[in-house]
Amino acid sequence: MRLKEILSFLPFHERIGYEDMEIKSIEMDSRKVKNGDLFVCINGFTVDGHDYVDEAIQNGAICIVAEKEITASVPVLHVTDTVRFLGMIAAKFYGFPTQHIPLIGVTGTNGKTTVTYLLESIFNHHNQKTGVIGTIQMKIGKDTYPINNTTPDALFLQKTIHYMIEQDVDKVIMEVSSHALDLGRVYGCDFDAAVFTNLSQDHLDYHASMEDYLRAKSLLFAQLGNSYNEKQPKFAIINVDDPASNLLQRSTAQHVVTYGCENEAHIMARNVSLDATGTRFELVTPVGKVEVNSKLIGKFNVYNMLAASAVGVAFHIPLSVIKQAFEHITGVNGRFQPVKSNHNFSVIVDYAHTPDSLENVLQTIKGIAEKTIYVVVGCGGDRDKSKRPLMAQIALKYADHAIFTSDNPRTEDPTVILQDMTDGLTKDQNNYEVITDRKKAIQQAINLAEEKDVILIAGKGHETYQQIGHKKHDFDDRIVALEAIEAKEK
Ligand SMILES: CC(=O)N[C@H]1[C@@H](OP(=O)(O)OP(=O)(O)OC[C@H]2O[C@@H](n3ccc(=O)[nH]c3=O)[C@H](O)[C@@H]2O)O[C@H](CO)[C@@H](O)[C@@H]1O[C@H](C)C(=O)N[C@@H](C)C(=O)N[C@H](CCC(=O)O)C(=O)O
Ligand SMILES: Nc1ncnc2c1ncn2[C@@H]1O[C@H](COP(=O)(O)OP(=O)(O)OP(=O)(O)O)[C@@H](O)[C@H]1O
Ligand SMILES: N[C@H](CCC[C@H](N)C(=O)O)C(=O)O
Ligand SMILES: [Mg+2]
Repeated sequence: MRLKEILSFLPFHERIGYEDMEIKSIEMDSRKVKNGDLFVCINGFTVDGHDYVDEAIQNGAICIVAEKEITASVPVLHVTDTVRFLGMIAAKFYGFPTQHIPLIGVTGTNGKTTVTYLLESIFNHHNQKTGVIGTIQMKIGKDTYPINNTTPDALFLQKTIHYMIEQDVDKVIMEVSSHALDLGRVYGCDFDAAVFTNLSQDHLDYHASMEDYLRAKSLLFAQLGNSYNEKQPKFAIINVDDPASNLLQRSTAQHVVTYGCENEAHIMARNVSLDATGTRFELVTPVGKVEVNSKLIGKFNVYNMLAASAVGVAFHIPLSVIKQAFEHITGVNGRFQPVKSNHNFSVIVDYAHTPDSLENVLQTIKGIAEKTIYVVVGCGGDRDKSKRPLMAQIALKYADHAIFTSDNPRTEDPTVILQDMTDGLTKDQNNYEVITDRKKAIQQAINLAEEKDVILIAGKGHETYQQIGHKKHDFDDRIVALEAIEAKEK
């Protein structure tokens, strides 16, 4: 595409005199640049893309976009904000893909991944092909692709959604993290539905306060825009049982669809019954009612199903299909996932890595456990330090015995993270031990467990690595647990 065409909808850009040049592709990483590409310099947290201009040119860049004063041997287009500019030109270069396909964004502290997979199931049961972008992976139909971030950067998103359209995807469902909203990764995304799950403490390493965190989440609802399309209305889907719902409702000009179990809402669950085999409830909606009998465990999953139902109803999916979709799903990878073998105690692997999710999962286990509850849990390094003591308190409140261990220590000293977790505990709170090595911690829990006990291994869920320093080592809680069970049984 010619540079002038890429820039055609940006009236205030600088004129550089080379607008006729043909741009093969846009890149924001000098290492990916090929002959004929445009390189956009992004000033990151680790390095500054402006320092990689020479490498980009060596690799074939024929034009540079910069927000700092730079000189280069190829034409340079100076803009005030390269992140914003990247979102715009990436959308233009890939033909504004999100204007041509329904896009559903899911935000909130917990439940995003689960809701996206419930939505995938709903649309697939309605014979629609889906694209899913989120924490575990990217999926196009049944094909899976690894990705680095829950919500990738704007360039990746525009390119990927363009590709999804080529692959005949009918609906795109993506998790939208607060980082992504704050860092402009979803600039250029035209959402048709924005879903809010809940808000609780996380990411206070990144956001200055809970207000700032909520403000970031609210951007998704503001980004639904002000224009109305009679044929394709836009929806803000909001959990009214969460105190943050008020501000989020006020952040959008579009239809608000509410859901909840406590407060009056458009989509509600009535007669909820929870046990160790799943959840049953009556799904009440403006278009009718249906009994749902799901294998997903815990009240929080009722909320996740309500959020997904609200989207389904907004997109005119029959309740019978929604019911079928929910009853088909046996679980989401790494979320309340049982480790299966012939042992006489239960082992559950779960991705709870926030105080609220840990509390929800332990509360659920408390409601169904017959005997002793063990929890193996840690906190990630280079992440919100203030959640560490809270998670330790929650572990001890619900479990009979906690084993505090490492999650992904990243560049922090694991013993310091564990110290942060246990520092505030009183002398009476002694139902725990600290085993820094996660493998040994899991082995210890399994060796202690007796018939009918439950072990929760929390924090890493689907992850198949443990990051120590900058290196990712193979590590899968489910495999480690299974090996420990086999060793115990010998
Ligand atoms: C803090 C943060 O969000 N960092 C993200 C950021 O990295 P960064 O700012 O360090 O990037 P950088 O390495 O400084 O590079 C700056 C620029 O120089 C370029 N570069 C770099 C090196 C080089 O040789 N040549 C070159 O051109 C890079 O391509 C980039 O354009 O930009 C990268 C590319 O988009 C992201 O992958 C990276 O996410 C990191 C891995 C991360 O861990 N982020 C977490 C905090 C995050 O975003 N998490 C949320 C989920 C949270 C949740 O809800 O649980 C998520 O959406 O993933
Ligand atoms: N609606 C919910 N409310 C509270 N906790 C939940 C909810 N849904 C799931 N959880 C808990 O949170 C964990 C993470 O769930 P999920 O992966 O669906 O959330 P997420 O928002 O995608 O998380 P992340 O921000 O890490 O991507 C689950 O393993 C479970 O323990
Ligand atoms: N998206 C979250 C995942 C945390 C998972 C947990 N295992 C950890 O490493 O802290 C984050 O990057 O903060
Ligand atoms: Mg997720």
